[in-house]
Amino acid sequence: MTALAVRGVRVTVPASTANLGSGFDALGMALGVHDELEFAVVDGGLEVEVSGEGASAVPTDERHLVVRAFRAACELVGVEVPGLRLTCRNAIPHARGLGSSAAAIVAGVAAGFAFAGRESDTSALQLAAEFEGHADNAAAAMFGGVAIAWTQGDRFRAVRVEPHPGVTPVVLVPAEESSTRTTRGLLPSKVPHEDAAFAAGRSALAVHALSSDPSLLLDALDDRLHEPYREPAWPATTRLVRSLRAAGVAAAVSGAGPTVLALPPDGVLPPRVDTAGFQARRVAVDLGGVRVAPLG
Ligand SMILES: Nc1ncnc2c1ncn2[C@@H]1O[C@H](COP(=O)(O)OP(=O)(O)OP(=O)(O)O)[C@@H](O)[C@H]1O
Ligand SMILES: N[C@@H](CCO)C(=O)O
Repeated sequence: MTALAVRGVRVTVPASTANLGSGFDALGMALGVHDELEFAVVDGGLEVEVSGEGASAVPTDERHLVVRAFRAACELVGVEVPGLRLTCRNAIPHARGLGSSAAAIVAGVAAGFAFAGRESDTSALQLAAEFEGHADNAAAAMFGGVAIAWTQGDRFRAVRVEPHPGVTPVVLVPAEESSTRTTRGLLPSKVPHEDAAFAAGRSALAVHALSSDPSLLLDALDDRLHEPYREPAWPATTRLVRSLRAAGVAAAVSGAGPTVLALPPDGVLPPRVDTAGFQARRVAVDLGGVRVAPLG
């Protein structure tokens, strides 16, 4: 067993938007909306306090996602925590396509690593991605900026790409939720080769557009790989993506939806696009990813 490096940590973890069009399970970008969590070692037991998003819905016992990820991380790095007091102040909306589950997992993993005196690294990403099932959101939440994620056998890998300052996101968040697990169930096991080729070109272009030339974002965010199949789950989201794109605004479904991600120049949407039913919010790109500080 490793000795505890600290007795408590404060963790700040960003939301993220995944896929960015055709980069299904491969591209993510961290966003400037953050959950704040405190992990304090206590003599025994588990105490979980949650405020903000999801407070009335998430369990406050061993089933809590942050607790599960934290415990798995502690086991991996070899630290034993006798008891835990966890405080979560959540700002990331749940089940809206803004990476709330990845943020919760990354926060738990980062805290577990910090208790062993370690920073989040490739083994932390591996654990977080195993929990989430894919690494696009998790890599973005862990390392900030734009993430390119891929798998090598059963290993999850990712690199961080610096976003261009002209990438200015607006998220359009509807009131209703949509579960990622449910809409992954709508995806086919095979797609036409033509659509795969379309996705390869678009997702490669997305990396260039996000890092070097935002004027190419409209083409880059076009998708045939997941959005058409998931449309029955969120028809209003699909309509809004189409209206924005018809008005020349780069837009895609954020993650598994139902939030819409728009990347208009200067973060300003044309007033003629009807966004009724969605709360539009301009957000920064988070550049640093998860942050961990000792509890004072
Ligand atoms: N901060 C959190 N604390 C505890 N559980 C959470 C937290 N955030 C998310 N969850 C759990 O994860 C579920 C949402 O996960 P889901 O993968 O469906 O959506 P998402 O992560 O918000 O969106 P997406 O994966 O499309 O970006 C919530 O309903 C809740 O059960
Ligand atoms: N790539 C994932 C992101 C949401 O978790 C999906 O679209 O299902």
